[in-house]
Amino acid sequence: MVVKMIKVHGSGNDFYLLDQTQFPEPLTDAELKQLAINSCKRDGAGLFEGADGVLVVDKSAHPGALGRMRVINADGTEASMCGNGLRTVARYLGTQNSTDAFRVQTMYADLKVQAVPDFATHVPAFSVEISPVSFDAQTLGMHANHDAATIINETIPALSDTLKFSAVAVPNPHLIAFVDHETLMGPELGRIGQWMNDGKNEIFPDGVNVSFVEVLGQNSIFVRTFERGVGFTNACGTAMSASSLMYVLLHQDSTDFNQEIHVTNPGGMVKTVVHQGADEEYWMELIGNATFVKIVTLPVAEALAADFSQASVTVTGEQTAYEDFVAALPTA
Ligand SMILES: N[C@@H](CCC[C@H](N)C(=O)O)C(=O)O
Repeated sequence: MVVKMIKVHGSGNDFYLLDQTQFPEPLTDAELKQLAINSCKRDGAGLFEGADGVLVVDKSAHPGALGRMRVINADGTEASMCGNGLRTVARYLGTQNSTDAFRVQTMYADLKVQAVPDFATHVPAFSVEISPVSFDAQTLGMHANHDAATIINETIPALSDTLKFSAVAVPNPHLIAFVDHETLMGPELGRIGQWMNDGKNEIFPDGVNVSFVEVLGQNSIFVRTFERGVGFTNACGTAMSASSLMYVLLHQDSTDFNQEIHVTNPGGMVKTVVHQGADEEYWMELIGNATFVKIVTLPVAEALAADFSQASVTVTGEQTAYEDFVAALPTA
């Protein structure tokens, strides 16, 4: 049996997109985990250049949802949500079903997605809903500051004497600190990210995505993320959405809800809009590229055995257009 996967990315956060409906019987969870671990390895050990994870697309039984997305991190763990990945899944399902606006089932919510004007020639873009939002320590799997119920712009002395963190689930867990440029680029993010995702620490035993955010100007931020189950990434869509939420909540003197925020990251840029609904709940729009880099086919049994020698590839040409788009972005 042959598997076809599409190499995709949003802001350079890259994935193999696997449509389970191509098989007579879907791959089992154990097979999906093995496929992700094998394919995502970097430095020539995985499938081509590897990836940050595998996006598993399947049918949805939910009325109104065109399909279902599951997210398997590079280390084989499953995440509840992936903002950059959802844009590419939205493009995939939208093209298949010839529609521009619909919902996609994810672990905790059926999220609204919509095609938007291309960011540049051959750089298609989508807007996706990021929700539900929670600050609750239990939802976050967080045990910090003597089991505080929430952490919003506070130090966590066990982590750092100086950095102020906010912990927010969107719904995957994020720890966010606003920092200066030196700290953004310095070693603290790696230290804290690795520690909080070592599977042994008592603060986030199930891990957490850690982001440092620099405010570049009004409604303009830069986000660098150490991802749970991945490590340093070019970009994390849910992290950029959670960071935008905290930017709005903590900078009410200079910004507000419903304003477009320009979010730069090591892999490119996205736009976000933070909303507050009628019941006071927060949700975000995440708007960015949904790039299909290449189509890869290989025998399933060999992929599961980490043998990629028979993989064949068809390049789409979109990556060159994306790189031109990024090269033309104004520098901060
Ligand atoms: N890159 C994703 C988030 C993927 C999940 C994350 N690693 C987790 O375990 O929560 C995004 O774009 O949101």
